[in-house]
Amino acid sequence: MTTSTEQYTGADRKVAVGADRDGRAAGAAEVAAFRGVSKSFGSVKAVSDSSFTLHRGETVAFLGPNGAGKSTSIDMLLGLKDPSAGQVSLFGGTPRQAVVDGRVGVMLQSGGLLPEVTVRELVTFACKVHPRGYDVDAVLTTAQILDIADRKVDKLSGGQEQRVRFALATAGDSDLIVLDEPTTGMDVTARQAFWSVMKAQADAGRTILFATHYLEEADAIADRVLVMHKGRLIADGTAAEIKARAGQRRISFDLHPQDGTVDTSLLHTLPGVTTLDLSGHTVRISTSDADATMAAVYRAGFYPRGLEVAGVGLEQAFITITAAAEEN
Ligand SMILES: Nc1ncnc2c1ncn2[C@@H]1O[C@H](COP(=O)(O)OP(=O)(O)OP(=O)(O)O)[C@@H](O)[C@H]1O
Repeated sequence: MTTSTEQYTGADRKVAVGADRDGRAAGAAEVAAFRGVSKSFGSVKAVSDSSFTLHRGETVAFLGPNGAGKSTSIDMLLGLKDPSAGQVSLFGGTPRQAVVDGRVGVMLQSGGLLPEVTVRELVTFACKVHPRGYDVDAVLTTAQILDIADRKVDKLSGGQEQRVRFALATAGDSDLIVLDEPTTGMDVTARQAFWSVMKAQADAGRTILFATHYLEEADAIADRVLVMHKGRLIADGTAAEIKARAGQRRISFDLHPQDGTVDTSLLHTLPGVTTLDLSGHTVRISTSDADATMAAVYRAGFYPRGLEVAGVGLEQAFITITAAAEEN
């Protein structure tokens, strides 16, 4: 069996990017706002002129390739870093004030947990310092770490550490929960439990912002998706809108035995194609123009069987719009 996967970067993609969706949840209270925010580290522009608003009750996914500026944006949202230009506000005031007031629950990607203390001691501390802290056992139970409550936090596995961070983020009644790659290292069961708790938090009116590289999570969970690329916000919309915006279709078919006489390298010259995968007799294509691609398939002398044409997933849309941003 031969398998080949290729990325095409043809210039024929039509991707609308850069739409700002401020005001999407008309009437919903504003929770957070970035207004023309930039952040530089020396010559590195980590975030460039970023503007967006988060509203009460929204679950928003922050996507972008490595180094896109997601963590830097989150740090500014939390008042951990000051913008080089522009304004960040949380609940109409400064991020630091919102954090002090216990309005923000945070789960960051990095940062060691205090060593030499037990899980219970750490979570107890978080519940006590939160102005509206929850009952410790309830927090431990929800985060599914009651059974490891007496363990030292520096003796935990990566997935267990993530659950402890999750407990710290949900130790009190916060209005905004910010999660930086929250499910990294979690197994499938922990991940499902995590998102069901988050869904309950969202249903209770909390706003959730999470950065992730798991596009299927963003697709399944987020009401809205923000895509960053090289410091710029290049797309803002529902997962369905972003998929549609990428203008991509997925085509799959099997090559008929009689196609064995046809040079399969012709598949690589089809118009509109952005990715192509040939596994055995099965061809899978992403294309910006399904009609033109299929017309060319027939013209090239193939006899496709079991033809299926469908919209692309968020992952392919993400690849398309970030590749288009790269070209621009
Ligand atoms: N303290 C810093 N000093 C210098 N450069 C920095 C600093 N923090 C971030 N950067 C740079 O800013 C850019 C954005 O980084 P950031 O961590 O925000 O990206 P990210 O989207 O969160 O990436 P990842 O998905 O890899 O976590 C990168 O080029 C990074 O190297």
